[in-house]
Amino acid sequence: MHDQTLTGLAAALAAGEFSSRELTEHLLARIERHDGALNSFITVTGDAALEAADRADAARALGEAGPLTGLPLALKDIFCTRGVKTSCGSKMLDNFDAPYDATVVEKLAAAGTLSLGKTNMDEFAMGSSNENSFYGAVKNPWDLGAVPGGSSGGSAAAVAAGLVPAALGTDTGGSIRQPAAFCGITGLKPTYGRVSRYGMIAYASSLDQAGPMARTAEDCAHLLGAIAGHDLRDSTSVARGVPDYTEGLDAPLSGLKIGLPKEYFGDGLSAEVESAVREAIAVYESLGATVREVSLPHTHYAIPAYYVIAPAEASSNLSRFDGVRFGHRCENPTDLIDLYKRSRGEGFGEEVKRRILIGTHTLSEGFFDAYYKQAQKVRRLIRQDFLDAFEEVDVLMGPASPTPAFDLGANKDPVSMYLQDIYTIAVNLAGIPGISVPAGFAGGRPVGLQILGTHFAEAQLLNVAHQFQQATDWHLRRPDLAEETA
Ligand SMILES: NC(=O)C[C@H](N)C(=O)O
Repeated sequence: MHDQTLTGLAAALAAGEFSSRELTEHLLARIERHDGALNSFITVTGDAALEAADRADAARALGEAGPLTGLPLALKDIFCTRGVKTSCGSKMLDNFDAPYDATVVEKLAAAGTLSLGKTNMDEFAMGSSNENSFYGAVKNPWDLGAVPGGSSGGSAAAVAAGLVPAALGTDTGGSIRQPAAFCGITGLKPTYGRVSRYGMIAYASSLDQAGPMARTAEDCAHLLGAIAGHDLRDSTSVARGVPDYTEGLDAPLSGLKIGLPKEYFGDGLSAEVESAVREAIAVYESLGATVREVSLPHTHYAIPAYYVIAPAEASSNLSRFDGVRFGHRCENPTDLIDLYKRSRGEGFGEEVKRRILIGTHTLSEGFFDAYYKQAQKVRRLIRQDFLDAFEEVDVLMGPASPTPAFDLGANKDPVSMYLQDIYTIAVNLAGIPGISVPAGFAGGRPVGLQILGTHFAEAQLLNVAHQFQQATDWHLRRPDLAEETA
């Protein structure tokens, strides 16, 4: 059961091959057996999952099942879940049971899915390796000595290991696409505004976006259809109809114009990753697509601009965690200032503190014009680069990350960690959608092909990704989980 795609499981449930309860019990047993080594879950909600599975089975018996009824999923621990710990990977929220469900959580439940629990993540989604979690690092199921990527590393590892068929992640600068690439699964970051951010703990509000992580593009299409749409509770969600993302998956690709940004194939790209990506592009040529080089001339400025804008927004968003309104409170404060200082000092980890300091600095008087305002201007140029490229081609392709998953502990210096985000970050600054699909291996670790489209081109990206998955079998490969965890 655990090797099947979400779509395959939906068909098996509909055909009565097994019940949602049997599937849920099977996956909970796998989590029990393997997650000690992987650490991909912060909270497992087994009892609630089984109750929901029973409700789904009962609905099916009454002929009331929809396409997603009874399917188990996992949720990154950034999504508020009523009555269930919502920690955001932080000691600050270790004692926080959310009082309400995020819109996406509500929507997935309304579609009949059930949650097995909350997945591990870099604290407040700040990181590219999942090593910044208060709950410890997550391990890559392909190699327990490697990171799973971040910040949605728990979701990626859980799907890759077959603990759950799909999960939700969030992507502020690559947090869905890079862990999907590192773990050999498919991950889609939708257009900014496509999915409601209500109830998703804010990191950088102008960049954050939730999206599906699953084995296949087809599975992502089902999930995106369930979570997308306008929400009156999020003013940045866009009032635009949600198409059936599965409808166009089979459209042929002949005549598709692919652009390869030359800046995505330069210095720092691992030779093995490059050759896997070029082979994937050759597959597209064999499917009738044409390929040409394009330029995104401001790519070079994306990391500095992002690491000004994201910390600036984070410093503001995280001010609510002060031990009074939200979060960890220190013992025996002597006065209010002492309470703030020690609660925040004890509750936040090192990387989060670093970003709050950077953010407050770049927003402070005298520095605002030099950093924040400049970064916003650069952001505009980066967006224009993409819009210009999409005048010439339909989609852009390149690597999701310059290297395959690196070893745990290998990127201790924060700047070297930030540089990992070189191919993913500009996409968030521009607000466009992107997907990473499995496209081979480098040194035994998965490689992700990143496909980018213009605003609201999710259906096209899913079609382009799905056709690749019809022609290749990288997405069907599974890691061999070690015997001691098997
Ligand atoms: N949240 C993300 O998308 C990850 C990015 N590496 C960051 O640390 O900001």
